Amino acid sequence: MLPITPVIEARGLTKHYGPQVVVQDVSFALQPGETLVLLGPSGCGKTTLLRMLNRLVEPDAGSVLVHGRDVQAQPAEQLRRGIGYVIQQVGLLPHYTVAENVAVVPRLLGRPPTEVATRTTELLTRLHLPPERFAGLYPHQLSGGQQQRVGLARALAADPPLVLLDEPFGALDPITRASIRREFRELPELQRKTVVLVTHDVTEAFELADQILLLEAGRVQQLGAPRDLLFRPANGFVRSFFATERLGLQLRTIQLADIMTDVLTQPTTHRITNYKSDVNIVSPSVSVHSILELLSQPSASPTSPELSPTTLSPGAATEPAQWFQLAPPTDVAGPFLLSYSSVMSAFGRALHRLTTA
Ligand SMILES: Nc1ncnc2c1ncn2[C@@H]1O[C@H](COP(=O)(O)OP(=O)(O)OP(=O)(O)O)[C@@H](O)[C@H]1O
Repeated sequence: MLPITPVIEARGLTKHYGPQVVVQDVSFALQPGETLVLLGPSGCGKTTLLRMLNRLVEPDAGSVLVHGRDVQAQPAEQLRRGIGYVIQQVGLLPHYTVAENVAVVPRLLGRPPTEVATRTTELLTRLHLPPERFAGLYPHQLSGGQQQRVGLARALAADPPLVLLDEPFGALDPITRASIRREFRELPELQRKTVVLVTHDVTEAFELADQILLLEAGRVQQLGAPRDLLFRPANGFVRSFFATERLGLQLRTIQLADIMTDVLTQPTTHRITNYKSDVNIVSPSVSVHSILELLSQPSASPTSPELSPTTLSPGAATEPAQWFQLAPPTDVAGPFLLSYSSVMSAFGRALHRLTTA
């Protein structure tokens, strides 16, 4: 198979401000559709690294290739029109309406007005900003969360294959932040895109990243999949960076596929073949955290034409439990009834396996 040219590749990027090394010899490559999260403590160089990717900051050494082409080979303005970008402070143009803000880049690119209007309407709708209500408003008439969504719509308006996001949910309270992050993750628009995202929020990093690049004082401490950083930390800094949120991250990282064998041997796990009522169809890659969230929804009711709650073991009948079916392709017969305790004890076993491997 021919190797695929990365959508973006950084090679040995280095930046100094005076005597201070802000970014030191950073390299990575991203395939189409991958999300890289730049993570690290305040001042570690995340924003500087991100801004070198679209030439808002010029590196002292190293290079950036977009679709295999050195970014120095084209004018910076032209490069930036082809890359979506959301800055930390959103940066909407105050005298432009929401619709005008979203349309800025497609207009600069000379797209036909009807196409721009259709695209703006489509994006605002998808980002839960009904155009009939929001298109004509000005940025100061919006909440922080609404402004951030407009910023995201603007970055996506010209449908760039590559998007750079600097703390895109930074100005929000934790609850709004979590819900916007969920919408963001599920946006079909973004699933096709290659994304580089800056955050200092580890939960956010674990929810969104295919790869995490953890920086400290401008140096890469580890680059890898979230589960590698969690279960195979490269050094003491990586280990201690995740220490306080370890359990939450483990719940987000360990997937149903990891606990399936353990779950199926639990005494409170039941399987039947001709179940007829509601079943949650889930992917094997769904996290234990998401399964537990589903189990804590009030609708959880283990009913079945052939297996009533009273015929289940006492534990399963009295605690939250729901029927799950794995999305195809799968060789696991189902549906099966999962209870809180069956999931948690299988999670404990998987955790033991992964941490002692
Ligand atoms: N234009 C500049 N001139 C001088 N020093 C700078 C400049 N830009 C950034 N720095 C310094 O470089 C270091 C890294 O800054 P950067 O904004 O990249 O960090 P960060 O990890 O994004 O921080 P935060 O999470 O707080 O936004 C900081 O010490 C900062 O003071």
